[in-house]
Amino acid sequence: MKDYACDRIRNFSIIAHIDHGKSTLADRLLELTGTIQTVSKGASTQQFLDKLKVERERGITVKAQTASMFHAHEGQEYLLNLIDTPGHVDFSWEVSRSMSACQGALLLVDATQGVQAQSLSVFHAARERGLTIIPVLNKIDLPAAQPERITAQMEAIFGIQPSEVLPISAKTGQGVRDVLRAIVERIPSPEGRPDDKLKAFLFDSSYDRYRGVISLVSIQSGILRKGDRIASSHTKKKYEVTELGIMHPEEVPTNDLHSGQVGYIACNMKQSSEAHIGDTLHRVGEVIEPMTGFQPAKAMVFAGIYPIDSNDFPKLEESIKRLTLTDRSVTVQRESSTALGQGNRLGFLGSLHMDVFRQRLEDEYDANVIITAPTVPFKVIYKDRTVLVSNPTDFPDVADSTSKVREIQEPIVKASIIVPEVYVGDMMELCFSHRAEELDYRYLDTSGASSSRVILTCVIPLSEIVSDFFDKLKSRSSGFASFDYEAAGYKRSDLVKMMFLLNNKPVDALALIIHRSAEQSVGRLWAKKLHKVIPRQLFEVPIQAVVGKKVVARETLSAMRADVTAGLYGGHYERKMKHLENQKESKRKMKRIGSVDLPQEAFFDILRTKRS
Ligand SMILES: Nc1nc2c(ncn2[C@@H]2O[C@H](COP(=O)(O)OP(=O)(O)OP(=O)(O)O)[C@@H](O)[C@H]2O)c(=O)[nH]1
Repeated sequence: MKDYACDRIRNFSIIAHIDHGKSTLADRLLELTGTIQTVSKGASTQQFLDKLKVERERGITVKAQTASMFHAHEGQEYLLNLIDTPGHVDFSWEVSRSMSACQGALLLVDATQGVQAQSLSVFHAARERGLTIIPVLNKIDLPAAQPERITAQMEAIFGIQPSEVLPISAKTGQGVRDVLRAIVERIPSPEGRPDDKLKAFLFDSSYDRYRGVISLVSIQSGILRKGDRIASSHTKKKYEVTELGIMHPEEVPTNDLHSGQVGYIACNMKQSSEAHIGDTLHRVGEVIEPMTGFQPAKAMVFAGIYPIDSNDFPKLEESIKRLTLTDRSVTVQRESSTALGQGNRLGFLGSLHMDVFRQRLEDEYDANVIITAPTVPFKVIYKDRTVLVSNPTDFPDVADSTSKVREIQEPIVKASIIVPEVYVGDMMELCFSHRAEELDYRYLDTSGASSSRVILTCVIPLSEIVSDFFDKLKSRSSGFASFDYEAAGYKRSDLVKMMFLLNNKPVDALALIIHRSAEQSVGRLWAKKLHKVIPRQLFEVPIQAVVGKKVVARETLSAMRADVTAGLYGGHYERKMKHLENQKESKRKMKRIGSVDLPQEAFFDILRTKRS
């Protein structure tokens, strides 16, 4: 590794809106540099860097992957370190941490779709970090590609010179060699100080059953060798480096890592919480100034996760624990509910993050889970203190006149939507129906054609966009709208807790925090849903939606006939016994809310239908 001094190293990432072709381009780069063999072409071609099953199914990258490659350019051998970044709004934290190990970024824009919401946000993130940006126009092989028009758009939006834009097809490989050339020629080499004390910046980590925590580091100065005794600036804990190397693209052990290089280390770290993202590792006994770290990712969407069969709780909890080892941004806390029994309350970066996690849980651990309605962290301000509440059960009853609550605030975000002009009306309506304010828009193209695209910005409560906003946005724009948001603080809001009563008993797992203006519509909708999924009981069951003491909606579930075995004719004793046996078994899985028996599956149905 010592042959690769800083001037022969380029650290870069590929940034793009979702589906614009990052993984495909990464694969081509790995192939062209001989890092991986050409994978079979055709429909079954599988991207190398997208590793998780859920990523492949959904076609999104969830966890950033890093790969080093060697590339000869004008008689010199270069070490190119690619840091793959995820492309969804929920993962912007991962985007930012991957960028911190780079000096440059390939900004990939789809030549058929043009600049989209996340193209803008990742561009700004890269610019803020002072990265050199290489604009790349992808998918020029497609008949629908409009290279001139999109290049003009990139010039208008990003101020990029058209002559700098590299037109390519990551699929066919056309133009990709020029990308390699540009990486070497345009991106500055890292500023390493090989003779200084060791400073290794920890930017990612994963967990290996045998070796413990594997950390990805970027060496800012000095040299890291196998056997070195190192310490964490953050935790002050000491370790010995048992293995280190580069990702090529799998782990390839080396003897050392030099200033400017990027690689992995194993050092007997047992707990993944010890690997603090943004930490600076140094040699034991040396005093260094740590690098500026990151703000830890803040969970913004919370939901309770429960097993369908309460007996499965230990298994589910174990699965959740194992999954959170690979996804450190998920926060976990135990909670219990009278309706659903033992469970965990998890915090996610956003709603897609939550969906991805649930799917991974189901895929990898075969776990059937009930997820409660997502909530965001609300601020409840009392006279003498402020409490963050992310569980509806803990939300105070503000409708109560004796309430000591002074004010409730909710998190708001600044949202941007990029959409063809014809959908602007629909998008505005959608935003207004979700309590958007400060709505504004401007044209992105100067052409004035009817297909001109518009960027719409607004300030909108986070709680309004965590459940089905994205789906609505997509369906009401025929899939053309793209969406991104950034946190914009907190705002006072008129929120209330809605409870659902079955036979006058509240069901805690179904509590919701909603805006007062929506209490009628939400109350009615949910009461109807409950009526549909709750099995009839031996007596009449009133279903009520209440806010404070006020009933805002009501449905009545009529009683069923008393004798459940009446339909079975006499004499068939075995059959009758079997039926009773079955009943007993399903009773076991029933939850008793007051006097009402509810199968756990009913919650699954209620909460699932709620999200659609
Ligand atoms: N025709 C054509 N299709 C391409 C090209 N590049 C990528 N694609 C296709 O576009 C789709 C998305 O490509 P990906 O590489 O998965 O996109 P991505 O940006 O990595 O997506 P995320 O990781 O989900 O953000 C895939 O179906 C690719 O086969 C290209 O140059 N031409």
